[in-house]
Amino acid sequence: MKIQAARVIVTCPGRNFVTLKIETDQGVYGIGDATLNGRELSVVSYLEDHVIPALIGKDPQRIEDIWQYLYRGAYWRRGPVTMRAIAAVDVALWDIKAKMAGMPLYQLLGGRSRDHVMVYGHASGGDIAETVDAVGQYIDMGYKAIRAQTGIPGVKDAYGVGRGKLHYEPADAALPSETGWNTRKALNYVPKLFEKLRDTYGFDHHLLHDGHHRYTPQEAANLGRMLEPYQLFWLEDVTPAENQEAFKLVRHHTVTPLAVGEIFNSIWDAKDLIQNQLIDYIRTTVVGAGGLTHLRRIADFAALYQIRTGCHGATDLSPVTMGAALHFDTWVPNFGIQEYMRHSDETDDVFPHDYSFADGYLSVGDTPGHGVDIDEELAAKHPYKPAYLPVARLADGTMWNW
Ligand SMILES: O=C(O)[C@@H](O)[C@@H](O)[C@H](O)[C@H](O)CO
Ligand SMILES: [Mg+2]
Repeated sequence: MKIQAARVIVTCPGRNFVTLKIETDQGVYGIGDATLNGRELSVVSYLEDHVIPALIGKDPQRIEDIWQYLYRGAYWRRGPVTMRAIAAVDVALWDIKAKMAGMPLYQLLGGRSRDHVMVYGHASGGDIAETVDAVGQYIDMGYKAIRAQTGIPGVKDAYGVGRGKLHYEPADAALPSETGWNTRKALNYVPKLFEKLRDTYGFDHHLLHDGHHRYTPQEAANLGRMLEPYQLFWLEDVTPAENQEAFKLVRHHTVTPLAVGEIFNSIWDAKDLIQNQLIDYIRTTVVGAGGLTHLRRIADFAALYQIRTGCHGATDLSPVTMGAALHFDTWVPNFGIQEYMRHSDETDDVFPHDYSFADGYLSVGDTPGHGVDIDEELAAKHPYKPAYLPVARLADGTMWNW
């Protein structure tokens, strides 16, 4: 069996997606996601100029060998661009293998570990009152777990406040929008949100919050402590994680569970956090870290330390990543939760898929492969549109972490 052709499809049904399609000499094809929000075309070039020429003629059944070839063979290891390109190839090859076997992908990974996958949705509002209402709407839709983010009075466009009801889409302009940040105001306001949420809805639902890399380790520890009475499912990205040791201080001072990893691209970004048990959930997902082949190594390593998975699932990860992640979630023994930011109808039309939501859970279907396809004709009607993530500045103009 041979890879006969491979091509990259760029489409913007409301937001940009980069998709790799690999075709074999046996008529079976596979699809992989290669989207890197705000830097999409760099992965297109990596695939078209450097990866696809080396794939033609290779045996698509040799998933592991091709992974090693692309990882070791580049010499320049890791990084978001390289690892997303590898992920796209890897997921397309798993798709092909599962289609050839006539099985849904989770069967090849080891079969079902659960009936369905608990997801969390994104509730947000301009202030506490609006956010409390938004959480109520998610509860009414059946969600068991809800992330709550609020606008902060006096802070311009604080992180995580959606523009639509169900969609939160931060990549909003052809050049980065400028937003504001104020840690003092956030530390004063965010705990009040969770106090109000628990007063209003009780303690039956899981609540989550994303710090989006804004706090120093000491401030993060303080926030974690203040949130303890409200029993969060997790506090995410509460401080930047380039320095994995930074989490020691946070961990030492709070029992609020910690999640991190959506911007990690290999096990090396998480190794110290995992083996020192500094986190509770690892957020890395399929497209972020070299595909299923690498992600399951991270998950197995995390399992040794009772750390569970919580795959990133924002709208910048295409339905192809969502489909592959759901097969992974259906199998992985140390599953924690799956993020589920709903795609727009336009996006769902371009990527027909067989996963579905009911009562707070997502379930995969039994279509052979990962169950997500791309309608190329429709995709061609939505040309690429430059869109960047915002940047953030403090009140005095200092650049901060968005
Ligand atoms: O937890 C999350 O989903 C976020 O942190 C994302 O919204 C993140 O900002 C985007 O994926 C960036 O592309
Ligand atoms: Mg996040």
